[in-house]
Amino acid sequence: MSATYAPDRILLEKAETLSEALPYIQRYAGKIFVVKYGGHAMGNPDAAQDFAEDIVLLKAIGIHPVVVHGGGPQIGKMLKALGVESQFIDGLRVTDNETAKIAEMVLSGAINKDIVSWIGRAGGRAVGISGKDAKLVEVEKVKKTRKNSTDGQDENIDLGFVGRPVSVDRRLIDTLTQSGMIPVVAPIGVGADGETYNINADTMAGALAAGLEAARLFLLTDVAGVLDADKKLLRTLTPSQIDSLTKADVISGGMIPKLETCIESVKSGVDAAVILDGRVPHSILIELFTEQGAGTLVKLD
Ligand SMILES: Nc1ncnc2c1ncn2[C@@H]1O[C@H](COP(=O)(O)OP(=O)(O)O)[C@@H](O)[C@H]1O
Ligand SMILES: CC(=O)N[C@@H](CCC(=O)OP(=O)(O)O)C(=O)O
Repeated sequence: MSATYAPDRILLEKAETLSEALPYIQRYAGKIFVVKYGGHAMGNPDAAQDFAEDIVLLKAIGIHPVVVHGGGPQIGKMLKALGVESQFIDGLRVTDNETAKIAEMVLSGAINKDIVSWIGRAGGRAVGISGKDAKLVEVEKVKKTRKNSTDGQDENIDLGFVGRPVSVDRRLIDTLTQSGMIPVVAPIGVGADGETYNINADTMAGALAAGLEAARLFLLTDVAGVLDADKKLLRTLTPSQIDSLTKADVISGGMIPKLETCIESVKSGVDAAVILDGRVPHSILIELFTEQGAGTLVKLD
């Protein structure tokens, strides 16, 4: 009598997890995913290596990940060390000439190359670029106004070299992704005047997701997702729900530009935009390949 092979429970669960992922793998093959890795999320080296492994896994199963990174806290630290004052208006760093140079140095020089190394260590081939390379992202200067407290008139606020993406030339990204490379993009752009502009990294990721007709936009941050007034994770949100939660002050600070980016990208054709916890190991894989998902999914009303 021949013995029947009985795999142990853990092996069986692993096989079932892989099998559960099959329809998702088939659905996403050949699609572009833009993944934004925030400066707060990159603090933990183990989580950073897990993040890099997830990106390499996506590439290995035929998805084309494009990484956009932040680095706000790291820029802040460098400015402080150099004795340069810095302030934010509506979540955007006021960026004079000197600040723009330091931001570019920290983003393109240090952080970008760290991420390229992590992906390399995980077995992938990453290429570090910024929006300046091959004129990937052209910007115009952000214009902001606010009401003058004495006469109530609108007055202009000058944020300096802060850019708003106005066009994406996808040829460099397509060349890299089609040759098996993983682009890692720093949120720096070029103006029509040839000047260097600092771009909020969420905004940069949203502009790339729209310009590259991405299937998914993932914004990795340092919270579980969007939380309600009782600090419970909200699994899905629509633009009208976001509007009422913002008016009620439940959504505030850095979460506002993040959600605006999600709304704009789903309106412009990205299938889904998700806010994920970058501190949780493999949050990208949990979101993509399991039915319960992770984080907060933004979809149209
Ligand atoms: N309703 C909310 N749910 C979760 N986080 C929120 C909410 N409202 C405001 N936030 C804040 O938004 C922050 C994330 O934005 P930000 O600090 O800009 O992240 P990152 O550096 O990753 O881009 C959270 O750490 C949290 O303090
Ligand atoms: C114009 C502007 O504010 N640019 C941001 C760019 C980095 C960023 O957005 O990084 P996080 O995603 O880690 O916050 C800054 O200078 O901090």
